[in-house]
Amino acid sequence: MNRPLLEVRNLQTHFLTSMGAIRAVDDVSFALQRGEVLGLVGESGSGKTITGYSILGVVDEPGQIVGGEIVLRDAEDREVVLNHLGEKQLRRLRGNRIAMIMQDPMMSLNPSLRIGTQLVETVLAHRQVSRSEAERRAVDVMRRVGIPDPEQRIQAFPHEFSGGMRQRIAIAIALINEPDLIIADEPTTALDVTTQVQILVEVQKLARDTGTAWIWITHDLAVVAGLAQHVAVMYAGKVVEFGATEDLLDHPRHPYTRGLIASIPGEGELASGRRLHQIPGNTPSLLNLPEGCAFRTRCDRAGAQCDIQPMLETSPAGNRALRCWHPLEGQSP
Ligand SMILES: Nc1ncnc2c1ncn2[C@@H]1O[C@H](COP(=O)(O)OP(=O)(O)OP(=O)(O)O)[C@@H](O)[C@H]1O
Repeated sequence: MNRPLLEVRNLQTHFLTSMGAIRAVDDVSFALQRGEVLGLVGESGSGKTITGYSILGVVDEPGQIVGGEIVLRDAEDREVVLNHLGEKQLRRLRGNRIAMIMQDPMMSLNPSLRIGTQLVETVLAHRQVSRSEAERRAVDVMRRVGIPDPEQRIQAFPHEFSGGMRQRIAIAIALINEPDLIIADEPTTALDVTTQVQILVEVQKLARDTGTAWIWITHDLAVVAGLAQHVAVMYAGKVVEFGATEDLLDHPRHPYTRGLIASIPGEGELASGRRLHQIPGNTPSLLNLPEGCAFRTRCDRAGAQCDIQPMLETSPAGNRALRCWHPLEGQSP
């Protein structure tokens, strides 16, 4: 097997506030192969976005990467450690080898510029091609993300598109330079279900066709079920379970993963309006978290040992990882 495109090793990103350190990302590790989609899943505040920002090098003050390594490899297997690069080098990578799609597409679109101009400028900033070649690429990528009539629509401004179409344009801007990696932060969450499903189907196809790897951030396990090959489940700044999507959904071993799965609406709940299972309790404050497993206060399997922080244990084949003293039955990690 090829060495991974991206390896995040023991990443720690903390916000050093006057109240103390907020450990937003605390010992996060995972790997991603070229062309693969990884779902990064967890409740609000679990550290998913800050993990994405850390990879891109855009964590705001007082946030800081205080430990670990983020390794990116190129096609010739050369490594760069992203968190050792300066801002100038990182800027060269962003929009080129790594791109991000935000939940709100207007964060990546300039409201006063035509869509075509924004796409063309993204190409010209990183590729030495003619303007007419950049325009050809712009029309082509618009078509690939499912925007009808791209030759005409390229002249329009962002406000002339619906929310779903704007999000497709944000995806087009991320894709246009054929990056190695796209980090997508809940890009479909604000859209209606039909548009959400259409975009997820398009992205599945794009991921297959382009060789770009994706990290798809979401609080909703159902979103990644048909999209991602692997899933990393985060809780309170830590990855608590990692595995191949089907295996993880069919055989969750962490009680938190089981809780997330139970809160996915099935057809029965949707039809009857029956209340969904909710994980009892609230997510803990990340400010000066006490020692031990952060989920223990909400966990029906917690015991005395859980006062000590469990390590993330990886299976010998490397395809499953788990951070729990009292996991559910299944193959050992
Ligand atoms: N600018 C900031 N200053 C201080 N703390 C911050 C800042 N940004 C994020 N955090 C902390 O980092 C934690 C993780 O935030 P993050 O945005 O990564 O969560 P998330 O899992 O992406 O949640 P959501 O789904 O709500 O976006 C937050 O709970 C918060 O405590």
